[in-house]
Amino acid sequence: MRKTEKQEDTEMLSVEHVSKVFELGHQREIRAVEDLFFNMCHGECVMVVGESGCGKSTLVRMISGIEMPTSGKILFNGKNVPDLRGEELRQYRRQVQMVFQDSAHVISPRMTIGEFLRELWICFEHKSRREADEVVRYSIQRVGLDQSYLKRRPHQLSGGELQRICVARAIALHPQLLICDEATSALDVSVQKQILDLIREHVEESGCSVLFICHDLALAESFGDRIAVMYRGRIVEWLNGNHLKREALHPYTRLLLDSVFSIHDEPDKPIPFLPEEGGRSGLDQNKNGRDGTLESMGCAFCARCEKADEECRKKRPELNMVSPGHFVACLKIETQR
Ligand SMILES: Nc1ncnc2c1ncn2[C@@H]1O[C@H](COP(=O)(O)OP(=O)(O)OP(=O)(O)O)[C@@H](O)[C@H]1O
Repeated sequence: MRKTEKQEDTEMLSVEHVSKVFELGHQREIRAVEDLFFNMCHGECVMVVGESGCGKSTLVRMISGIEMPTSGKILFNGKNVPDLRGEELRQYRRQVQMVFQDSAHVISPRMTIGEFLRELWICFEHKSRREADEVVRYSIQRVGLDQSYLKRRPHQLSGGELQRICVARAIALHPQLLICDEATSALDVSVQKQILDLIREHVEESGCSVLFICHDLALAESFGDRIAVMYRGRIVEWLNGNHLKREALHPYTRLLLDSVFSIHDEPDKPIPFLPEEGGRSGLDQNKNGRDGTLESMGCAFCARCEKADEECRKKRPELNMVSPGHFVACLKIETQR
């Protein structure tokens, strides 16, 4: 998705020094997100990729206000999200909508689809039931389903149809930011395309921004204006949308790309070796056993990296610019510091 020329590069979201630590009890903790920086402009589509457990969902749950950061700021149009209260918080919830992977769990099994969609209008727009029903009829038509679906309950719909309903609800109030947390991962490719087309169509009409989490690198490359690659709670590389395969430099991004199977691959194509670290990707740490500062931990990827040396084990790399729009956190890559 590419921004239209009309859309200016004004910053909408800025995540600054954000960390999230989950206390597990018995003095154990997980640092799901670590001193992370992230930004998005109005009308932009940003894709976040990275292996399971690297903190993608935690990041978007903090952005949407579901989870509070342990430290740092999340600024949406200049206001810190964790500080929002009352009407400002209500407006924020309206402006930032989410679509999750598992829509079956989002809709109460007792509700009809009509009730699920209507609730939004009554809650945010104070519409009467009759007025709400009118807009709901439009919403469902917009995502290509007929009126008969409004009387059904969630178990009477397929996964793809349910996901259309969730998209219909998420875009109904024209949010400024639509967050999709693996919204298409559980769907077969044809339904996946329908949902992506729906989102794309809405973005083109409304100019809303999209923050999309996925594991699919080809999707990230084709759909995003920018791509953030996350590893162990941090962003290790930022790239412009269609430059992923061609220009990725971080050893972790390259490893991810090499791990992708293609239909053209030989059946006995070797899978790149991904040596594991201790604990949950090394993030599950014992408070007493941890050896102090972040700097002393060095690069988070060094235990799995072929290029790592003593410097990598000692010094944590910051994101530095390689070329306009391309930033890498790796000490072994020459950047414009
Ligand atoms: N509420 C919680 N309490 C304790 N630990 C949590 C909580 N939420 C997430 N975590 C842990 O934080 C880490 C990051 O989880 P997160 O769901 O953000 O990863 P992810 O990158 O979205 O993974 P996936 O792609 O598999 O969804 C994981 O180790 C997870 O177990």
